[in-house]
Amino acid sequence: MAPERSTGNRIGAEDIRRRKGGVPIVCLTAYSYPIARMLDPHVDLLLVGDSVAMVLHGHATTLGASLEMMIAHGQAVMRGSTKACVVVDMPAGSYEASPAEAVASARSIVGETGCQAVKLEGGVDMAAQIAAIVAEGIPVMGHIGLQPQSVEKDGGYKIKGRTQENIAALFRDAEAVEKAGAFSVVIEGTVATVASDITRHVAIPTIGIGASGDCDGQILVIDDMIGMTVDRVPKFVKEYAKLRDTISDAAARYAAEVRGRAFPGPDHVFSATSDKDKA
Ligand SMILES: Nc1nc(=O)c2c([nH]1)NC[C@@H]1CN(c3ccc(C(=O)N[C@@H](CCC(=O)O)C(=O)O)cc3)CN21
Ligand SMILES: CC(C)C(=O)C(=O)O
Ligand SMILES: [Mg+2]
Repeated sequence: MAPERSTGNRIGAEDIRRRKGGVPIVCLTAYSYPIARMLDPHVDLLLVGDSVAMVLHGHATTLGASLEMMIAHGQAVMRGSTKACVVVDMPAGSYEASPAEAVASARSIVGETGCQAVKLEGGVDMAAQIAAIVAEGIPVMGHIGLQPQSVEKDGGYKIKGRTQENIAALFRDAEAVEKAGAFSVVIEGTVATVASDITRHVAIPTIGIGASGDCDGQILVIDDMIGMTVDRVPKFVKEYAKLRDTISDAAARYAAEVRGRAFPGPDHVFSATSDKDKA
């Protein structure tokens, strides 16, 4: 069983499941202790996404994520979170081969981080993996539609739900994930009307990203949401801050003050007499 940390009021996977059709479920990714501290009071769910490989480590795709990387970031986020439901992404190569491999990886993630749930990409093709992990007592979040771990197979990040055949496949995936016992499902990069229809079709909450405002919740990559992403951001992103500019400005002013010997000034050095009075 998952050694779920009993911090009293933490939101669990079953609490998220019960919010189907209610007040939208607020989700963001988080990869670090300070960001978890800042986001935890405001969100229902924090996802330690395998997007960390791209966003923080500079890999070209999420295929650069490893189990060790996910566990290290999961531990950092858990140290900074007391309230949110923390979900950790299962990285590519840690679960697809068999239900036994999926269970071993999920147990490792939950055992080493204390997170509330894991997430994996796939529908009909990964239903056996989801069912096996759930049978171990570990809650699973599904992820259908655009699946970044399939970027090479798909030949890019292609929006889903644009053909009748694909729409039917998306419904089969959503049904399979629900039937396998997932407590919720991310729908990524999917035509809005299709994501809306799937939301009404399944009994578990849908969490949209580049999907529909009708989903039961929304998620964005934190670095995108605060304007920290240095590469092009996807169309579905809204930047609620421009931290790129704030950080560039700070670095430029620091550089100018060091070069001009304006920093450090008297307030930021120690004198023989007054050091113990200073912070
Ligand atoms: N910083 C960041 N934010 C993300 O949300 C994110 C990542 N990275 N990396 C992994 C995936 C990739 N994501 C993406 C990236 C690009 C599009 C995109 O621009 N797609 C084209 C698709 C064209 C089509 O098939 O219609 C588009 O024009 O929207 C979508 C999702 C979302 N994920
Ligand atoms: C954005 C989401 C759903 C994700 O899987 C990630 O950040 O890795
Ligand atoms: Mg992911």
